[in-house]
Amino acid sequence: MTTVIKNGTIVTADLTYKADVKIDGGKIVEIGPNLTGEETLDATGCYVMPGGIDPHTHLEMPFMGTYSSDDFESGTRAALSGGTTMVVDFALPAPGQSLLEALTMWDNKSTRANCDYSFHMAVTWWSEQVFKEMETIVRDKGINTFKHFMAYKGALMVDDDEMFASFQRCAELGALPLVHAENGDVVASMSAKLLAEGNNGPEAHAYSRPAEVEGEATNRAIMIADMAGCPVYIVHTSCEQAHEAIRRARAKGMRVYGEPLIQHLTLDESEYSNPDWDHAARRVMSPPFRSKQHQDSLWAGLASGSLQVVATDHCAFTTAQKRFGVGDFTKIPNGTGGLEDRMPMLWTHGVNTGRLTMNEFVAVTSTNIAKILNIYPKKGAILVGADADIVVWDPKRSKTISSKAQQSAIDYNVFEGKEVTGLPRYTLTRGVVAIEESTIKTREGHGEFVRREPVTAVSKALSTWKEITSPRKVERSGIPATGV
Ligand SMILES: NC(=O)NCCC(=O)O
Ligand SMILES: [Zn+2]
Ligand SMILES: [Zn+2]
Repeated sequence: MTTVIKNGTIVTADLTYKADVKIDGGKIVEIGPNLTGEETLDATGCYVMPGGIDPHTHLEMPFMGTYSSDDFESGTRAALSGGTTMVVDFALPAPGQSLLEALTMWDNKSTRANCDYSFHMAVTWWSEQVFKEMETIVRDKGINTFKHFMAYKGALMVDDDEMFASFQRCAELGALPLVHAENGDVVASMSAKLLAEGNNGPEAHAYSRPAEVEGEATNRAIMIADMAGCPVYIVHTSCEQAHEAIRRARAKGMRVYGEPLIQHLTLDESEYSNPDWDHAARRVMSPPFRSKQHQDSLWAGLASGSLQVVATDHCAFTTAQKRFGVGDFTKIPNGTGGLEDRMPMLWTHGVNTGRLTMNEFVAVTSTNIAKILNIYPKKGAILVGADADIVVWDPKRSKTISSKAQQSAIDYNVFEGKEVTGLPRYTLTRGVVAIEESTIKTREGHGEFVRREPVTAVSKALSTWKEITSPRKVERSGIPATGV
Protein backbone atom coordinates (compact mmCIF):
# COMPACT_ATOMS: atom_id res chain seq x y z
CA MET A 1 0.00 0.00 0.00
CA THR A 2 1.25 3.51 -0.81
CA THR A 3 0.88 6.34 1.68
CA VAL A 4 1.28 10.03 0.97
CA ILE A 5 1.95 12.68 3.59
CA LYS A 6 0.42 15.81 2.06
CA ASN A 7 0.54 19.57 2.60
CA GLY A 8 3.37 19.57 5.13
CA THR A 9 6.71 21.35 5.37
CA ILE A 10 9.70 19.01 5.32
CA VAL A 11 12.29 19.87 7.96
CA THR A 12 15.62 18.06 7.87
CA ALA A 13 18.96 18.80 9.50
CA ASP A 14 19.82 21.17 6.66
CA LEU A 15 16.69 22.04 4.68
CA THR A 16 13.16 23.39 5.18
CA TYR A 17 10.77 23.20 2.19
CA LYS A 18 7.21 22.38 1.21
CA ALA A 19 6.65 18.97 -0.43
CA ASP A 20 4.63 15.79 -0.17
CA VAL A 21 6.25 12.48 0.79
CA LYS A 22 5.24 9.17 -0.78
CA ILE A 23 5.90 5.88 0.98
CA ASP A 24 5.84 2.33 -0.36
CA GLY A 25 7.12 -0.88 1.22
CA GLY A 26 8.31 0.95 4.32
CA LYS A 27 10.59 3.31 2.36
CA ILE A 28 10.32 6.85 1.05
CA VAL A 29 9.85 6.48 -2.72
CA GLU A 30 9.12 10.03 -3.88
CA ILE A 31 9.30 13.61 -2.58
CA GLY A 32 7.62 16.42 -4.49
CA PRO A 33 4.45 18.42 -5.14
CA ASN A 34 0.96 16.97 -5.70
CA LEU A 35 1.71 13.32 -4.95
CA THR A 36 -1.08 10.77 -4.64
CA GLY A 37 -1.34 7.39 -2.95
CA GLU A 38 -3.82 4.87 -1.58
CA GLU A 39 -3.68 6.37 1.93
CA THR A 40 -3.35 10.10 2.64
CA LEU A 41 -2.09 11.65 5.86
CA ASP A 42 -2.80 15.34 6.16
CA ALA A 43 0.16 17.37 7.40
CA THR A 44 -1.37 20.84 7.01
CA GLY A 45 0.32 23.18 9.50
CA CYS A 46 2.85 20.47 10.39
CA TYR A 47 6.55 19.75 9.94
CA VAL A 48 7.53 16.43 8.36
CA MET A 49 10.75 15.35 10.05
CA PRO A 50 12.90 12.24 10.38
CA GLY A 51 11.67 10.21 13.35
CA GLY A 52 13.74 10.63 16.47
CA ILE A 53 16.57 8.23 17.29
CA ASP A 54 17.32 7.74 20.98
CA PRO A 55 20.78 6.19 21.17
CA HIS A 56 20.73 5.62 24.92
CA THR A 57 18.07 3.41 26.53
CA HIS A 58 18.08 0.65 29.13
CA LEU A 59 14.95 -1.44 28.61
CA GLU A 60 14.50 -4.32 31.06
CA MET A 61 18.02 -3.68 32.30
CA PRO A 62 19.32 -5.84 35.15
CA PHE A 63 20.74 -3.23 37.53
CA MET A 64 21.29 -2.74 41.27
CA GLY A 65 19.42 -5.88 42.25
CA THR A 66 16.36 -5.34 40.04
CA TYR A 67 15.28 -4.77 36.42
CA SER A 68 14.28 -1.44 34.89
CA SER A 69 10.52 -1.52 34.47
CA ASP A 70 10.01 -0.49 30.86
CA ASP A 71 10.67 -3.42 28.58
CA PHE A 72 11.03 -3.39 24.78
CA GLU A 73 7.24 -3.32 24.37
CA SER A 74 6.28 -0.48 26.71
CA GLY A 75 9.53 1.39 26.11
CA THR A 76 9.21 1.49 22.33
CA ARG A 77 5.49 2.29 22.59
CA ALA A 78 6.47 5.28 24.76
CA ALA A 79 9.16 6.20 22.22
CA LEU A 80 6.76 6.21 19.26
CA SER A 81 4.17 8.15 21.20
CA GLY A 82 6.73 10.96 21.56
CA GLY A 83 7.99 10.86 17.95
CA THR A 84 11.01 8.59 18.43
CA THR A 85 11.19 5.78 15.85
CA MET A 86 14.42 4.02 16.79
CA VAL A 87 16.16 3.20 20.07
CA VAL A 88 19.64 1.87 20.76
CA ASP A 89 19.86 -0.21 23.92
CA PHE A 90 22.86 -1.67 25.75
CA ALA A 91 23.67 -5.38 25.87
CA LEU A 92 25.42 -5.80 29.22
CA PRO A 93 27.49 -8.93 29.83
CA ALA A 94 27.91 -9.70 33.53
CA PRO A 95 31.60 -9.66 34.44
CA GLY A 96 33.00 -12.97 33.13
CA GLN A 97 30.07 -13.52 30.74
CA SER A 98 30.56 -13.99 27.00
CA LEU A 99 29.58 -10.97 24.87
CA LEU A 100 27.77 -13.29 22.45
CA GLU A 101 25.77 -14.88 25.24
CA ALA A 102 24.74 -11.44 26.52
CA LEU A 103 23.71 -10.43 23.01
CA THR A 104 21.44 -13.49 22.75
CA MET A 105 19.73 -12.39 25.98
CA TRP A 106 19.09 -8.92 24.54
CA ASP A 107 17.98 -10.39 21.20
CA ASN A 108 15.35 -12.39 23.08
CA LYS A 109 14.01 -9.35 24.95
CA SER A 110 13.84 -7.15 21.87
CA THR A 111 11.48 -9.37 19.86
CA ARG A 112 8.61 -7.36 21.40
CA ALA A 113 9.81 -3.98 20.08
CA ASN A 114 7.27 -1.73 18.35
CA CYS A 115 9.94 0.27 16.51
CA ASP A 116 13.37 -0.44 15.07
CA TYR A 117 16.28 -0.82 17.43
CA SER A 118 19.94 -1.62 17.66
CA PHE A 119 22.40 -2.44 20.45
CA HIS A 120 25.63 -1.13 21.86
CA MET A 121 27.75 -3.90 23.41
CA ALA A 122 29.22 -3.18 26.84
CA VAL A 123 32.75 -4.16 27.79
CA THR A 124 32.44 -4.86 31.52
CA TRP A 125 35.56 -7.02 31.91
CA TRP A 126 38.64 -7.81 29.86
CA SER A 127 40.24 -11.02 28.60
CA GLU A 128 41.47 -12.75 25.44
CA GLN A 129 37.90 -14.00 24.98
CA VAL A 130 36.45 -10.46 25.05
CA PHE A 131 39.17 -9.31 22.62
CA LYS A 132 38.20 -12.08 20.17
CA GLU A 133 34.44 -11.76 20.58
CA MET A 134 34.57 -8.04 19.84
CA GLU A 135 35.44 -8.91 16.24
CA THR A 136 32.45 -11.27 15.93
CA ILE A 137 30.20 -8.59 17.42
CA VAL A 138 31.33 -6.08 14.78
CA ARG A 139 31.70 -8.29 11.72
CA ASP A 140 28.88 -10.83 12.19
CA LYS A 141 26.43 -9.15 14.53
CA GLY A 142 26.32 -5.65 13.02
CA ILE A 143 27.25 -3.72 16.17
CA ASN A 144 29.87 -0.99 15.83
CA THR A 145 29.82 0.57 19.34
CA PHE A 146 31.23 -0.63 22.67
CA LYS A 147 30.23 0.92 25.99
CA HIS A 148 32.59 1.37 28.95
CA PHE A 149 31.56 2.35 32.46
CA MET A 150 34.15 4.34 34.43
CA ALA A 151 31.67 4.30 37.35
CA TYR A 152 29.72 1.62 39.28
CA LYS A 153 32.77 0.25 41.08
CA GLY A 154 32.50 -3.46 41.85
CA ALA A 155 29.80 -3.92 39.20
CA LEU A 156 30.09 -2.60 35.63
CA MET A 157 33.22 -0.45 36.04
CA VAL A 158 36.37 -1.07 34.02
CA ASP A 159 39.84 0.22 34.90
CA ASP A 160 42.03 2.40 32.69
CA ASP A 161 44.16 -0.53 31.44
CA GLU A 162 41.04 -2.45 30.40
CA MET A 163 39.59 0.63 28.75
CA PHE A 164 42.83 1.33 26.88
CA ALA A 165 42.98 -2.27 25.63
CA SER A 166 39.35 -2.16 24.52
CA PHE A 167 39.76 1.24 22.82
CA GLN A 168 42.76 -0.10 20.87
CA ARG A 169 40.63 -3.05 19.78
CA CYS A 170 37.88 -0.61 18.72
CA ALA A 171 40.46 1.25 16.63
CA GLU A 172 41.39 -1.99 14.84
CA LEU A 173 37.76 -2.93 14.22
CA GLY A 174 36.43 0.46 13.09
CA ALA A 175 34.22 0.60 16.17
CA LEU A 176 33.32 3.57 18.34
CA PRO A 177 33.82 3.37 22.11
CA LEU A 178 31.15 4.94 24.31
CA VAL A 179 31.95 6.02 27.84
CA HIS A 180 30.01 6.65 31.02
CA ALA A 181 32.51 9.14 32.40
CA GLU A 182 32.50 9.44 36.19
CA ASN A 183 35.46 8.60 38.44
CA GLY A 184 34.07 5.47 40.10
CA ASP A 185 36.78 5.28 42.79
CA VAL A 186 36.12 8.83 43.95
CA VAL A 187 32.34 8.27 43.90
CA ALA A 188 32.71 5.11 46.01
CA SER A 189 34.92 6.87 48.52
CA MET A 190 32.69 9.96 48.78
CA SER A 191 29.57 7.81 49.09
CA ALA A 192 31.06 5.84 52.00
CA LYS A 193 32.04 9.07 53.76
CA LEU A 194 28.61 10.64 53.30
CA LEU A 195 26.88 7.53 54.62
CA ALA A 196 29.24 7.35 57.62
CA GLU A 197 28.32 10.96 58.43
CA GLY A 198 24.62 10.09 58.37
CA ASN A 199 23.96 11.66 54.97
CA ASN A 200 21.78 8.84 53.67
CA GLY A 201 18.99 10.61 51.72
CA PRO A 202 18.64 10.86 47.92
CA GLU A 203 20.29 14.31 47.89
CA ALA A 204 23.53 12.64 49.01
CA HIS A 205 23.57 10.78 45.68
CA ALA A 206 24.17 14.17 44.04
CA TYR A 207 26.72 15.20 46.69
CA SER A 208 28.69 12.02 45.94
CA ARG A 209 29.01 12.83 42.23
CA PRO A 210 30.04 16.48 41.80
CA ALA A 211 30.80 17.87 38.35
CA GLU A 212 34.57 17.41 38.93
CA VAL A 213 34.06 13.63 39.11
CA GLU A 214 32.58 13.77 35.62
CA GLY A 215 34.98 16.37 34.21
CA GLU A 216 38.04 14.38 35.30
CA ALA A 217 36.75 11.10 33.87
CA THR A 218 35.63 12.72 30.61
CA ASN A 219 39.06 14.21 30.09
CA ARG A 220 40.73 10.88 30.97
CA ALA A 221 38.53 8.94 28.53
CA ILE A 222 39.28 11.43 25.77
CA MET A 223 43.05 11.27 26.37
CA ILE A 224 42.98 7.46 26.46
CA ALA A 225 41.00 7.39 23.20
CA ASP A 226 43.51 9.76 21.62
CA MET A 227 46.38 7.48 22.66
CA ALA A 228 44.49 4.44 21.36
CA GLY A 229 43.81 6.20 18.05
CA CYS A 230 40.02 5.99 18.10
CA PRO A 231 37.11 8.41 18.28
CA VAL A 232 35.08 8.48 21.51
CA TYR A 233 31.46 9.23 22.40
CA ILE A 234 30.73 10.50 25.90
CA VAL A 235 27.24 9.53 27.06
CA HIS A 236 25.06 11.68 29.34
CA THR A 237 27.32 14.75 29.37
CA SER A 238 25.78 16.77 32.19
CA CYS A 239 28.15 19.57 33.20
CA GLU A 240 30.45 22.34 32.02
CA GLN A 241 33.59 20.48 33.17
CA ALA A 242 32.79 17.53 30.89
CA HIS A 243 31.61 19.78 28.07
CA GLU A 244 34.81 21.82 28.39
CA ALA A 245 36.93 18.67 27.98
CA ILE A 246 34.94 17.69 24.87
CA ARG A 247 35.09 21.21 23.43
CA ARG A 248 38.84 21.45 23.99
CA ALA A 249 39.47 18.05 22.40
CA ARG A 250 37.37 18.90 19.36
CA ALA A 251 39.20 22.19 18.95
CA LYS A 252 42.42 20.16 18.85
CA GLY A 253 40.98 18.03 16.04
CA MET A 254 39.97 14.95 18.06
CA ARG A 255 36.85 13.04 17.04
CA VAL A 256 34.92 13.35 20.29
CA TYR A 257 31.13 13.42 20.62
CA GLY A 258 29.01 14.53 23.57
CA GLU A 259 25.46 13.54 24.42
CA PRO A 260 23.42 15.63 26.88
CA LEU A 261 20.15 14.16 28.13
CA ILE A 262 16.81 15.94 28.00
CA GLN A 263 16.60 15.50 31.78
CA HIS A 264 19.87 17.39 32.38
CA LEU A 265 18.82 20.13 29.97
CA THR A 266 15.48 20.81 31.66
CA LEU A 267 15.59 19.61 35.30
CA ASP A 268 18.02 20.91 37.89
CA GLU A 269 19.58 19.96 41.21
CA SER A 270 16.84 21.64 43.26
CA GLU A 271 14.77 18.47 42.64
CA TYR A 272 16.93 16.69 45.24
CA SER A 273 16.01 19.20 47.97
CA ASN A 274 12.35 18.31 47.72
CA PRO A 275 11.09 17.34 51.20
CA ASP A 276 9.27 14.35 49.69
CA TRP A 277 11.73 11.39 49.74
CA ASP A 278 9.97 9.71 46.80
CA HIS A 279 10.14 12.87 44.69
CA ALA A 280 13.90 13.16 45.17
CA ALA A 281 14.61 9.42 44.82
CA ARG A 282 12.67 9.17 41.57
CA ARG A 283 15.17 11.65 40.12
CA VAL A 284 18.27 9.80 41.27
CA MET A 285 20.39 9.06 38.24
CA SER A 286 24.04 9.22 37.31
CA PRO A 287 25.28 11.79 36.67
CA PRO A 288 22.79 13.70 38.84
CA PHE A 289 20.89 16.82 37.83
CA ARG A 290 23.06 19.94 37.94
CA SER A 291 22.75 23.71 38.39
CA LYS A 292 21.28 26.16 35.87
CA GLN A 293 24.83 27.25 34.87
CA HIS A 294 25.62 23.71 33.75
CA GLN A 295 22.34 23.60 31.84
CA ASP A 296 23.27 26.82 30.01
CA SER A 297 26.58 25.25 29.01
CA LEU A 298 24.80 22.19 27.55
CA TRP A 299 22.34 24.31 25.57
CA ALA A 300 25.20 26.41 24.24
CA GLY A 301 27.02 23.22 23.20
CA LEU A 302 24.03 22.03 21.20
CA ALA A 303 23.66 25.37 19.44
CA SER A 304 27.36 25.73 18.66
CA GLY A 305 27.92 22.09 17.67
CA SER A 306 30.35 21.09 20.42
CA LEU A 307 27.65 18.68 21.67
CA GLN A 308 25.86 16.63 19.04
CA VAL A 309 23.06 14.46 20.39
CA VAL A 310 20.17 14.68 22.86
CA ALA A 311 19.26 11.30 24.40
CA THR A 312 17.32 10.08 27.44
CA ASP A 313 19.27 7.22 29.08
CA HIS A 314 15.73 5.92 29.66
CA CYS A 315 16.10 3.55 32.63
CA ALA A 316 12.77 3.63 34.43
CA PHE A 317 12.27 2.30 37.95
CA THR A 318 8.98 2.38 39.86
CA THR A 319 8.60 4.15 43.18
CA ALA A 320 8.60 0.76 44.91
CA GLN A 321 11.97 -0.04 43.29
CA LYS A 322 13.38 3.37 44.26
CA ARG A 323 12.42 2.61 47.88
CA PHE A 324 15.09 -0.15 48.00
CA GLY A 325 17.29 2.78 48.99
CA VAL A 326 15.39 4.14 52.00
CA GLY A 327 18.07 4.73 54.64
CA ASP A 328 20.95 4.22 52.15
CA PHE A 329 21.06 6.35 48.99
CA THR A 330 23.61 4.02 47.38
CA LYS A 331 20.87 1.39 47.05
CA ILE A 332 18.42 3.62 45.14
CA PRO A 333 18.36 2.18 41.59
CA ASN A 334 19.96 4.81 39.35
CA GLY A 335 17.90 5.93 36.39
CA THR A 336 15.04 8.07 35.10
CA GLY A 337 12.56 7.87 32.22
CA GLY A 338 12.18 10.27 29.30
CA LEU A 339 11.63 8.36 26.04
CA GLU A 340 8.13 9.71 25.51
CA ASP A 341 9.02 13.28 26.44
CA ARG A 342 12.44 13.87 24.84
CA MET A 343 11.15 15.36 21.57
CA PRO A 344 8.26 17.48 22.99
CA MET A 345 10.42 18.77 25.87
CA LEU A 346 13.32 19.63 23.55
CA TRP A 347 11.02 21.35 21.08
CA THR A 348 9.30 23.32 23.85
CA HIS A 349 12.49 24.36 25.68
CA GLY A 350 14.72 24.50 22.61
CA VAL A 351 12.86 25.55 19.47
CA ASN A 352 10.04 27.49 21.14
CA THR A 353 12.53 29.53 23.18
CA GLY A 354 14.89 30.22 20.25
CA ARG A 355 17.74 28.19 21.74
CA LEU A 356 17.63 25.82 18.74
CA THR A 357 16.44 26.12 15.16
CA MET A 358 14.08 23.47 13.81
CA ASN A 359 16.95 22.10 11.70
CA GLU A 360 19.20 21.90 14.74
CA PHE A 361 16.38 20.08 16.52
CA VAL A 362 16.35 17.44 13.76
CA ALA A 363 20.14 17.24 13.84
CA VAL A 364 20.40 16.59 17.58
CA THR A 365 17.40 14.26 17.87
CA SER A 366 18.03 12.16 14.76
CA THR A 367 20.46 12.97 11.95
CA ASN A 368 23.69 13.48 13.90
CA ILE A 369 23.42 10.18 15.72
CA ALA A 370 22.42 8.39 12.51
CA LYS A 371 25.70 9.62 11.02
CA ILE A 372 27.76 8.79 14.12
CA LEU A 373 26.31 5.26 14.23
CA ASN A 374 26.77 4.78 10.46
CA ILE A 375 23.10 4.24 9.64
CA TYR A 376 22.55 7.47 7.67
CA PRO A 377 20.63 7.90 5.37
CA LYS A 378 18.67 4.69 6.04
CA LYS A 379 17.71 6.45 9.28
CA GLY A 380 17.75 10.15 10.20
CA ALA A 381 16.78 11.40 6.74
CA ILE A 382 13.83 12.43 4.60
CA LEU A 383 15.28 11.23 1.31
CA VAL A 384 14.17 8.83 -1.41
CA GLY A 385 15.36 5.36 -0.36
CA ALA A 386 15.40 6.14 3.37
CA ASP A 387 13.27 4.12 5.80
CA ALA A 388 9.91 5.85 6.27
CA ASP A 389 10.56 6.52 9.96
CA ILE A 390 8.80 9.87 10.03
CA VAL A 391 7.20 12.17 12.55
CA VAL A 392 4.54 14.61 11.38
CA TRP A 393 5.05 17.27 13.99
CA ASP A 394 2.28 19.63 14.98
CA PRO A 395 3.93 22.71 16.51
CA LYS A 396 0.62 23.91 17.97
CA ARG A 397 -0.49 20.72 19.77
CA SER A 398 -0.02 21.00 23.53
CA LYS A 399 -0.39 18.87 26.61
CA THR A 400 0.52 18.81 30.25
CA ILE A 401 2.80 15.86 30.94
CA SER A 402 1.17 13.41 33.32
CA SER A 403 2.06 9.89 34.36
CA LYS A 404 -1.64 9.04 34.16
CA ALA A 405 -1.62 9.43 30.38
CA GLN A 406 1.85 8.07 29.62
CA GLN A 407 2.82 4.85 27.84
CA SER A 408 5.76 4.11 30.13
CA ALA A 409 5.06 1.36 32.67
CA ILE A 410 6.16 3.32 35.74
CA ASP A 411 3.92 5.14 38.21
CA TYR A 412 5.33 8.68 37.88
CA ASN A 413 7.03 10.99 35.42
CA VAL A 414 10.00 13.22 36.24
CA PHE A 415 8.45 15.88 33.96
CA GLU A 416 5.04 15.69 35.69
CA GLY A 417 3.05 18.92 35.25
CA LYS A 418 5.30 20.42 32.55
CA GLU A 419 3.44 22.04 29.64
CA VAL A 420 4.71 21.09 26.20
CA THR A 421 3.77 22.65 22.87
CA GLY A 422 4.85 20.64 19.84
CA LEU A 423 3.73 17.02 19.59
CA PRO A 424 3.40 14.33 16.93
CA ARG A 425 0.26 14.33 14.81
CA TYR A 426 1.47 11.07 13.26
CA THR A 427 4.45 8.85 13.98
CA LEU A 428 5.33 6.33 11.27
CA THR A 429 7.66 3.40 11.72
CA ARG A 430 8.84 2.05 8.35
CA GLY A 431 5.72 3.49 6.77
CA VAL A 432 3.24 2.13 9.31
CA VAL A 433 1.25 4.69 11.31
CA ALA A 434 1.94 3.85 14.96
CA ILE A 435 0.60 7.05 16.51
CA GLU A 436 -2.26 9.25 15.32
CA GLU A 437 -2.50 12.12 17.80
CA SER A 438 -3.49 10.44 21.08
CA THR A 439 -4.46 7.14 19.47
CA ILE A 440 -1.89 4.38 19.92
CA LYS A 441 -1.71 1.95 16.99
CA THR A 442 1.65 0.36 17.74
CA ARG A 443 2.25 -3.27 16.76
CA GLU A 444 4.20 -5.42 19.16
CA GLY A 445 7.04 -7.16 17.29
CA HIS A 446 7.00 -4.75 14.32
CA GLY A 447 10.46 -3.44 15.26
CA GLU A 448 13.50 -4.81 13.44
CA PHE A 449 17.14 -4.94 14.41
CA VAL A 450 19.22 -2.35 12.52
CA ARG A 451 22.69 -3.60 11.54
CA ARG A 452 25.49 -1.07 11.74
CA GLU A 453 28.67 -1.55 9.72
CA PRO A 454 32.10 -0.47 11.02
CA VAL A 455 32.92 3.22 10.75
CA THR A 456 35.82 2.65 8.41
CA ALA A 457 36.46 6.22 7.20
CA VAL A 458 37.16 7.67 10.66
CA SER A 459 39.19 4.70 11.85
CA LYS A 460 41.27 4.66 8.66
CA ALA A 461 42.00 8.39 9.02
CA LEU A 462 42.97 7.99 12.66
CA SER A 463 45.09 4.88 12.13
CA THR A 464 46.89 6.51 9.19
CA TRP A 465 47.73 9.53 11.33
CA LYS A 466 48.70 7.28 14.26
CA GLU A 467 51.07 5.29 12.03
CA ILE A 468 52.71 8.42 10.60
CA THR A 469 53.22 9.97 14.05
CA SER A 470 54.01 6.80 16.03
CA PRO A 471 57.25 6.67 18.06
CA ARG A 472 60.17 5.24 16.08
CA LYS A 473 63.25 3.49 17.38
CA VAL A 474 66.31 5.69 16.94
CA GLU A 475 68.89 3.77 14.85
CA ARG A 476 72.43 4.46 16.18
CA SER A 477 75.78 3.52 14.73
CA GLY A 478 78.21 3.96 17.62
CA ILE A 479 76.64 2.14 20.56
CA PRO A 480 78.98 2.11 23.56
CA ALA A 481 80.03 -1.28 24.97
CA THR A 482 78.24 -2.31 28.18
CA GLY A 483 80.11 -2.73 31.47
CA VAL A 484 83.72 -1.79 32.13
N1 LIG B 1 22.19 6.77 34.27
C1 LIG B 1 21.64 6.05 35.22
O1 LIG B 1 21.53 6.55 36.33
N2 LIG B 1 21.21 4.79 35.02
C2 LIG B 1 21.34 4.00 33.87
C3 LIG B 1 22.68 3.38 33.73
C4 LIG B 1 23.69 4.36 33.21
O2 LIG B 1 23.60 4.78 32.07
O3 LIG B 1 24.59 4.77 33.94
ZN1 LIG C 1 25.66 5.77 32.44
ZN1 LIG D 1 22.80 4.67 30.43
